[in-house]
Amino acid sequence: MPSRLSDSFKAHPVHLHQNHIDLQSVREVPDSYAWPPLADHPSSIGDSYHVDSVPVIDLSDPNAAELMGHACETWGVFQITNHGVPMHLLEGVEFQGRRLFSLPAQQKLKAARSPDGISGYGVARISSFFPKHLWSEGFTIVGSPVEHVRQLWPKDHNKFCDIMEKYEKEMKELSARLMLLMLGSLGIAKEDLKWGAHLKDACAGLQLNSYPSCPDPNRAMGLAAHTDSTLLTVLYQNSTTGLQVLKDGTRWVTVPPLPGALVVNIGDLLHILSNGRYPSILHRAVVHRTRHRLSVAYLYGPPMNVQISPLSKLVDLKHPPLYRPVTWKEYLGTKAKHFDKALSSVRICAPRSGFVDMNDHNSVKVG
Ligand SMILES: O=C(O)CCC(=O)C(=O)O
Ligand SMILES: [Fe+2]
Repeated sequence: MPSRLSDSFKAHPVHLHQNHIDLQSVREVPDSYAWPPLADHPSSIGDSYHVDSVPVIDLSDPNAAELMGHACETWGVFQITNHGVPMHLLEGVEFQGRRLFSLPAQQKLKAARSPDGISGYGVARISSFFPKHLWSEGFTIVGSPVEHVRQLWPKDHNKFCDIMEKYEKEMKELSARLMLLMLGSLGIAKEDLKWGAHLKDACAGLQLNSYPSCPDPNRAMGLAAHTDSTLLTVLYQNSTTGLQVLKDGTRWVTVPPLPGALVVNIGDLLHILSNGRYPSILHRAVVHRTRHRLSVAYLYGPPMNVQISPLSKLVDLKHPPLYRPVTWKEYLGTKAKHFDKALSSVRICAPRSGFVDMNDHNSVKVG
């Protein structure tokens, strides 16, 4: 890799607080963690609310590519089944994640992410954009996690590292396969992409998220609303509800955990590549009163220095390029500075009249 993912974070250090309270043991939400009450929290809306739901696509279905194209255009997110990732591997990743987050706070802090680093334990980087703390903790893996994991389990870091390595390998293959299907549904072949031969050596990271149970879930926020800076993200969530996506810029829809399924969402870079056809979906994670939630996001992006711009096959007089070329490295820097304004800051063309820009989140209250 000519330039590494971690380099783009060195240039944008963030000084985050570490959770100064142990979220697992508090009985009341402290003021510094109290968000305005959430009207769209699953516990406030009940089951009858489900007017429409995130598509579920069986990857062994001969029409999978077509279904995926439709899901990408109308939702920007879908769940997949029959994806080929062994159930025991998903369970192993969940087990190791739980093992890590259930360590005492002082132990976890030994593996804390440094301000200019990307890997390690800590609160979500996006928390610096919000006035209130998030009800979550995370562990980021980019490259080998061994240095950080050794701090947690000096004599026993192999099991964790081996499972995560196997999982990343599976995710890389799956993501390349999903990219091909998604591009195929836009009429794009691998050869149309200058870096098409490198889909499998694209850059990526693994983000483990832990959301402790919360005494007042309507007033806490697990992970505030954001879009991912990726091409696509593949998310494993345990059996506790929490992930919500903003449908049509107007209402939060819960993505229900399905045993063995994985959630796939479009990130900002695939939105740019598709010249705005596939929306990068705004999503957030809410928390539960009695249950601990765990999720593992595989963040898949292109090789660091490849220029990402609207694909020429998707550009014509009627569809001018909406975005200027940008490398992932540069885009991560833009996101670190401008957060939810990052996509509009690389935009060169206003949306067509009558065209609802699902990625204009400026009018949406983020959080
Ligand atoms: O925990 C979840 O469901 C969402 C995680 C997420 O959005 C992320 O890690 O970027
Ligand atoms: Fe995300």
